[in-house]
This record gives sequence, structure tokens and C-alpha cells, in this order.
Amino acid sequence: MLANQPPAVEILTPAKLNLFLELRERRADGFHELETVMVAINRFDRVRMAFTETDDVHVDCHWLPNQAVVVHRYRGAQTVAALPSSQHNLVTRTLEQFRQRFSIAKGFRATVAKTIPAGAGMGGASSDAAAALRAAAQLCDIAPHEPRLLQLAGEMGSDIPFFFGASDGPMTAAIATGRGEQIASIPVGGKLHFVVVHPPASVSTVEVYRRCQVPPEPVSATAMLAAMVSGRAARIAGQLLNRLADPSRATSDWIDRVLTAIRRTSVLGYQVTGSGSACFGICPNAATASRIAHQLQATGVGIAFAAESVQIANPSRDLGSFL
Ligand SMILES: C[C@](O)(CO)[C@H](O)COP(=O)(O)OP(=O)(O)OC[C@H]1O[C@@H](n2ccc(N)nc2=O)[C@H](O)[C@@H]1O
Ligand SMILES: Nc1ncnc2c1ncn2[C@@H]1O[C@H](COP(=O)(O)OP(=O)(O)OP(=O)(O)O)[C@@H](O)[C@H]1O
Repeated sequence: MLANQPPAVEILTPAKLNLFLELRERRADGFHELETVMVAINRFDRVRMAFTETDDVHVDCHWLPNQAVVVHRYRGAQTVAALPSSQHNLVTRTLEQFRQRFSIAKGFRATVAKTIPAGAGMGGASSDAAAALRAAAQLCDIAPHEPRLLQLAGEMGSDIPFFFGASDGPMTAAIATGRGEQIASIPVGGKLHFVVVHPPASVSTVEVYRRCQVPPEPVSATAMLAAMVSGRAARIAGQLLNRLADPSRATSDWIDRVLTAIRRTSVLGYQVTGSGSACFGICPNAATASRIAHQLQATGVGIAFAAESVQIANPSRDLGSFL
């Protein structure tokens, strides 16, 4: 680090896909007990953080320029999803709570450069918040898996703890229970390949959960876990499930358009991720995923890209000063 410059850290934080999501119970607090199998994929946001001498938090959140993934062209119109201001960003709210809980006097400045589609069920905001907490912990010399940090993560959003990864080694996939905040790493028998499509419409997670129904006999994730261990894409394809898919389809007719387009390709299986609006297909290898992504891009139902499973990387590199 250069002399007289504040320390700063950078984390590349991934998106997720839900390969399995079953609802078990609607709780009195309005949340749902669930069982979901999530996998991290190689679509990243970049979070950079440093201390400031002021006693506040400021977050600059922007799309990375020229990221085709966020620019939709539909019937001549071009749309880029709006991102929240600093005040309304989940990263800001999370860092403010962190400062209070850990009695941190200094403030933070963060820049969040995004490529993860927003409101797409790919966990973008949660991933950013997790990265910000991990970066803040590093700046403040707090252990990355300190229980109070994970507790705060879970309180700020059900999906956030997943993006911390595991304390005992690299993590690519996990089963999440409770309302999604209780994470157990699961082994995956090989790299998984996907094609992901997100239409030019976001879906509200709150709205999808409002419309969902808990089945009388929830399906267990056991068969999916065994399929993940095998690493066989065809076997995993046979176990894809998302109990939020129907309420997501009811929320936006884009979901059916995307699913219909994916069904016409040679993917091994397909599903909605999280509460939507993105959908994915599972493919036998990277070349097939790339070929199908091109094919789907040409259908005009959204932005299509190939992706593969990745490990959630462990703490961040020290940047010296970047701000
Ligand atoms: C759909 C998923 O992305 C699947 O991984 C998650 O379940 C959503 O996680 P998230 O975006 O972090 O959601 P939160 O910010 O915790 O909650 C947003 C809203 O979703 C609903 N919600 C969320 C999680 C859950 N287990 N039950 C719920 O009913 C609640 O109405 C809540 O007010
Ligand atoms: N850092 C952030 N990046 C993107 N969206 C954010 C951020 N902070 C707050 N938001 C708000 O949260 C909403 C949902 O964000 P996100 O992209 O995480 O949705 P999602 O992928 O559907 O999430 P999930 O899969 O966890 O339900 C956005 O529409 C936006 O208004």
C-alpha cells in the first residue's frame, strides 16, 4: 500500500441461479420457510470500498459501460434498468447497520460496478451487500465468518449469506433453508454449464411471494443434492424445480415468452431462477451453452448469455488506494 493513502479493497461478487426452490411453510412474519439449492455463476458485480474520514456511507452504483447484458433493445427502444441511488441502495443500508453494530466511527465510500441484471432473480443486490460486508470486515480487521457479521447479513436479506461462501473452504453451491439465510455448502461433481436469458422486464420478489402457494406436500431437495454430487448435467436437469415459477409467470408475461424460447432449444432442462425474471437452461458443456445463447439472443426475448458455475472467492485483494 502507498504511504498516506487509505486502505481499499475490491471484491468480484457473483450472481446465483436457484436450481431447486421448494416452499415449506408461510410464517407468521410473512416470510416463507423454504429449501433452495443455489449455485454461483460467473457473472460478477465489482465492489470497491475504502474508509472515509466523514461519519457516513456513500455508494456509487452504476452499470459497467458497454455491458450488453444490461442494455435491452426491444422494438426499436433501448432500455437500461434503473439502479437505486445511494440512499436507497441495499449496500448503503447494510453498511450503515454494520457501522452501528460494530461501533465503527469512520465512514465508507463504495463503488458498485454492475453486470448482474437487476430484478432478475440472480441475487444482484444481495451479492453486492455481501461483498460490501466482507470488504468492510476486512478493512476493520473483523474475521470474514464472524457470527455477528453473518447474523447481520441474514437480517438485511435472505439471499445475502449465500454470497459469503463457506468458512471451511471454497464453495460453489449450497442448500439454503430457513427463509434462505441458513447456508450449508454442497459438493458439486464438476463444472456446470448454463444459458441464461433475462427479458426486458424486472419482477418484484415481494409481489411473487405474495402470489405464491405452499404445496400440501413439499418436494424434498434430496434427489437434487445427489444429482449435484454426481455432477451429471442430465441428472441435475431432471431435478430442476422452482415453486415460485408459477407466481412469477403470473406477474410478467415475459417469463412464458422466455421459457417457450428456451424449450425450443436443445437444453437438457430449464427453469426460472428465484422470483424471476431471468430463466436458465442447463447444458452439457460450454460450447453448447455458447451456441444456444447465440440462438436465443436472435429470438428477441431478452439478453442471452452462457455462464458456468464458479467458486465464491475468498476475501478480497488489497488495492492500496483507488478512490
Ligand atoms: C427468491 C429468492 O431470491 C430465492 O433465492 C429469495 O427467496 C429472495 O431473497 P431476497 O431477495 O434476499 O429477499 P428478502 O429481501 O429477504 O425479502 C423480500 C421479500 O420477499 C418475501 N420473502 C423472501 C424470502 C422468503 N424466504 N420468504 C418471503 O416471503 C418477503 O415478502 C420479503 O419481504
Ligand atoms: N446494489 C443494488 N443492485 C441492484 N439493485 C438494487 C441494489 N440495491 C437495491 N436494489 C433494488 O433491489 C431490487 C432487486 O434487486 P436484485 O437485482 O437483487 O433483484 P433480484 O435479482 O430479483 O433479487 P433476488 O434474487 O435476491 O430476489 C432492484 O430492483 C433495486 O431497486
